[in-house]
Amino acid sequence: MNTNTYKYISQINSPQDLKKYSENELPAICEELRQFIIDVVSMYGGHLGASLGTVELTVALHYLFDTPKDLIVWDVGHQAYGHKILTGRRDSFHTNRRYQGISGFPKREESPYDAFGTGHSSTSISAALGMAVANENTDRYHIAVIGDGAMTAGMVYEALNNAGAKRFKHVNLLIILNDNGMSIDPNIGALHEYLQKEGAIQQNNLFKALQIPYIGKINGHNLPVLLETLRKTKENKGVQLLHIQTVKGKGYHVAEDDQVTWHAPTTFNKVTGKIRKTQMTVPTPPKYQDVFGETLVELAQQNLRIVGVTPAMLSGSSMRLLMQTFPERTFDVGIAEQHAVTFSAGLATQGKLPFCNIYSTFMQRAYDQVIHDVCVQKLRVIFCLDRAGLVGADGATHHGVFDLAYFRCLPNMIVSAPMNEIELRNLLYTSQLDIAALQDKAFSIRYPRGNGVVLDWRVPFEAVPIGKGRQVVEGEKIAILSIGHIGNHALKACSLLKEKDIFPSLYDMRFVKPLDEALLHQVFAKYKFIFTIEDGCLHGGFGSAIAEFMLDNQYFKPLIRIGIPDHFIEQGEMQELYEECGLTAEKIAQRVEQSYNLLRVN
Ligand SMILES: Cc1ncc(C[n+]2csc(CCOP(=O)(O)OP(=O)(O)O)c2C)c(N)n1
Ligand SMILES: CC(=O)[C@@H](O)[C@H](O)COP(=O)(O)O
Ligand SMILES: [Mg+2]
Repeated sequence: MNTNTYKYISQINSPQDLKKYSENELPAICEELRQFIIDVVSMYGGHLGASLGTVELTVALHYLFDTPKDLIVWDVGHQAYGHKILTGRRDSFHTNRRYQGISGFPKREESPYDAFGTGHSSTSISAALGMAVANENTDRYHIAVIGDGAMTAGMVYEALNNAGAKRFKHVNLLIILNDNGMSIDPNIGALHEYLQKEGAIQQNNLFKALQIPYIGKINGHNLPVLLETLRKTKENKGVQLLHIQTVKGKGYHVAEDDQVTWHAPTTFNKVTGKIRKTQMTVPTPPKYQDVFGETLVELAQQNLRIVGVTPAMLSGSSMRLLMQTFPERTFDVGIAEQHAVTFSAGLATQGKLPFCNIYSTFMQRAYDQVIHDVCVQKLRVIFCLDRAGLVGADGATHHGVFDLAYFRCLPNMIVSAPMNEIELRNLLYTSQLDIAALQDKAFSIRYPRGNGVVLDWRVPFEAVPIGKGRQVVEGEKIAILSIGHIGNHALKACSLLKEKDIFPSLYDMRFVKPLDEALLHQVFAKYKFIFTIEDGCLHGGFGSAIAEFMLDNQYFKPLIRIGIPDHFIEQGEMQELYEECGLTAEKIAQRVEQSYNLLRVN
């Protein structure tokens, strides 16, 4: 990317370079930084709105503080593009979120300026407080930049409770509350309502009540005011909170006007502000999210016990459709996964049927709530685990690859994954049926980000027998057992192998818990070689479940498990990541062919 047209940005390779400019030149630098972010994101996509909203803050912080000696923790980290560009990553910024490029979030191993790795929200105050306590007897500053959306999570209040205690009075921690009134969707809840009311904040200040000095609210785009206020906070030291008001998408009118769409656009024409849509020459199957959203509305129309719960992912999960149809039965609880689960549990105790939709990666946060508040108490909560499997550009923090492992070990939990949209629809339908197999059980349904494989998916509902798999391809010698959407790669692998006169059977197991043991007995009795395919972690997931079955039943067959290896997979196009993990149809076919050749030799 040629940066020569950028008079200032092209000369700034570190915050030390930024400090060479006079304060009068900072607005021009902000303007360039904003244009540079728009330029690059328009070509490659990314988290635009939040990063445009923090341009002035980013410049002010790096201008006044001595980074990386002073530590900045960016909550979520999706607003840190300006920070990346000013801290030596201008020339690699075009690789943002791309395979083998820089991460879309701060990452410790990427730069000494990235004091803490983020991606999941609401960790910044805890992390920065830890740093500040560790550096108590030094002159270092510690800054947590946190959005109003991230402020809705419980962890924030655990951190504030700790930070406000007298014991930490002399610890150097500046919390900057970046309030733009938005989460991904408009922010909701009592805290949001409170933050909107200037008078209430001044008279009855929540942070002061927790013994944390409060400064604000100030205009976070007014550089002189921002600089002056930050200078004062430097003098005050101690734990303090600065409340700034900003606009998500600031400086790019389309992004300001439609903040939800521009939270994380794909590529767009920066002049017209038109987001590029891939022109399809053939009809495309729907996204799993659309199938989920539409089906939930359909089911809710028939079953009045159904309610929907989402922790701040109303648009991403398509629960927006339920909200539009049944607002009184839909609950966006803010970024609050733990609460979402226990709130659902509470609803279930009173006879409601909560469909609690949480991205697989964010469900990690609510694990104890799933065990203690749902499974131990034998409550019927339907967990819809969206973004299960690899997610692409968001990378290591966001891949949903652990859920099969972390859910299948729980008593009173049914673990399922549809291979296509019709299966998703039928599993959603089945999960709310009043049948004995579902009594006292939570039901999880995992499905990936993006498109499925079936065009005509609006078919009449059919109940799925609990714990029953199905044969998809009939073959010989080799059996491939798959779970979920990734089974389509195995299906394609079977077609590729056919051309080589290799005919494996393919089974879509549909459930990891309960396992279809009757089917597995048949499989282990019949085939010489067994493969398992999953887009979840290899340790403890679906393949492990099959290995346990094999051992418990004393079958001694070669078993090859294909899935996500035991390291964190970074960002990239899905195809690139599948390649890396050996999960493309071609790679699966190669592995099966190798085994087949072994069989021939022996
Ligand atoms: C634990 C967790 N839940 C959900 C998300 C998804 N998410 C990413 S950004 C975001 C909105 C954050 O709002 P805010 O902190 O106010 O930042 P803004 O985008 O407004 O700048 C959400 C819900 C996440 N990253 N982490
Ligand atoms: C930063 C963050 O956590 C979200 O913005 C996330 O990137 C959304 O992912 P989807 O685009 O898959 O909804
Ligand atoms: Mg916000």
